[in-house]
Amino acid sequence: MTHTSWLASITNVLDSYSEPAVLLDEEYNVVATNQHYDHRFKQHSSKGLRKCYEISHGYKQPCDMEGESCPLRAAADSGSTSSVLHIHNTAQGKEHMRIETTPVTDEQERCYFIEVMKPVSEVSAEPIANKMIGRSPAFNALVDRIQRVGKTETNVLLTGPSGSGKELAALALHDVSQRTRKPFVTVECSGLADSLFESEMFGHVKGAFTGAISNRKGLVESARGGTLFLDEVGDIPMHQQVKLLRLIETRTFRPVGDSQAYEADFRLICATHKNLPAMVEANEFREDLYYRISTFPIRLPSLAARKADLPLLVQSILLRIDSHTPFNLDSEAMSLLAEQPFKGNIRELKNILERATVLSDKPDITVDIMQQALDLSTFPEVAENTVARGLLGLAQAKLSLEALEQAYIKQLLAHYSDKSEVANIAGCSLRTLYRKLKVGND
Ligand SMILES: Nc1ncnc2c1ncn2[C@@H]1O[C@H](COP(=O)(O)OP(=O)(O)OP(=O)(O)O)[C@@H](O)[C@H]1O
Repeated sequence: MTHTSWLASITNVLDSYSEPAVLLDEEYNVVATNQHYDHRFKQHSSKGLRKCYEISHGYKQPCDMEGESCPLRAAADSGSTSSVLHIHNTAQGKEHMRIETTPVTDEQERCYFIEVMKPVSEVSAEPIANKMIGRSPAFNALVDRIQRVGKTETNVLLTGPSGSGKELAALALHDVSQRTRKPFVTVECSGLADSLFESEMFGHVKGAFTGAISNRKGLVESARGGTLFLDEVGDIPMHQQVKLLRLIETRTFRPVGDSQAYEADFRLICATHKNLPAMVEANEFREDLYYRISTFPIRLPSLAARKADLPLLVQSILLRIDSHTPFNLDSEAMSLLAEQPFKGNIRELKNILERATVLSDKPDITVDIMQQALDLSTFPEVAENTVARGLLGLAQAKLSLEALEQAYIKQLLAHYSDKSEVANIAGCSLRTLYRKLKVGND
């Protein structure tokens, strides 16, 4: 076989893929492409770039020298297929791609690589979509896990702080799975009344109890063929946990009042912001249930651990608030926002931005507006942060506590005309307020 006919046969292989695919040599040069690749990377290849890392990332050197894993290097080292998740610059913007790189040899035993790029549509690296957004390494590691385990039937336990995106991650797991066209059923475990647990979960037959006027399907049946998502699973009371355990172990359930058991068919995803191992230690959560539901645990990163995603998330949230005339943070407002600890994570970020858009008369949100939006925060940490910043100036002015109290009362009076309201905010009676004012004026 000549090299030309070998290349022709490899090009046929590339054309058989329904995703972008290329042939690379050991020097990272793109040697052959299929039409999906040409379409997705047309802007870049039209600039005459040849190296895969230049085209996909705009790098001047291979990915592993830029702090990322290089699938070509890994495939060369192991001699077998290597798979990684990367963000590529494509004609559509930045896109998450699952890269699968397989070594092949030509007629003279020289090494080449077939690289197939599968776009990951469940998440987005651009602010447009109403899905999980991010580009940071912590986010990409999360997407990689979701991609890998999503395709299986393995039970997944999503942990991580409140507002970090556990429910969105559960939806992404469902979207990746074979069950994507079937129902995704969420069970809010914290909202399930104790007495209704069984009938909500497993359904009931007519006459099973007072008020059961007809047969009713439970959530397990509603999830048939799809995904059952138990949100806040740590809130299920101990005596109900055994019923859940039985369902997971036997894969059968019996509606209340029914003598027959039915086969269940769902993929289980659970989520909690609680520390389940600690609850197991404290005898508040069954150990056997914990091991059943946590076959594959995924910890969602806090927003603080993925601060690099902040500008992208801000853009995306502001676009969702108003897509016609999107709001925009000026650089000072963005810097102030970036200083926040975000204990409430992305949910808190959304609230702050929503408040800022309500307070702003113009599409450009200034640092003053951002400060006001932060001052209205219901998260104590943010309020403390704001107070701490204000106190710093006062400390530098070396104010006594008494002078500080007087200054604070005067500020309150300047902002609120109603003295009863001022007393309320200051946490004292109206009489005490008048007394303090008198002392200040003496
Ligand atoms: N990666 C993300 N990109 C864009 N929006 C996100 C992302 N992750 C979370 N959000 C948004 O943040 C909010 C909180 O997310 P979600 O409800 O999934 O968090 P949670 O971890 O389940 O919270 P809780 O523990 O309080 O139930 C939602 O409005 C969600 O749309």
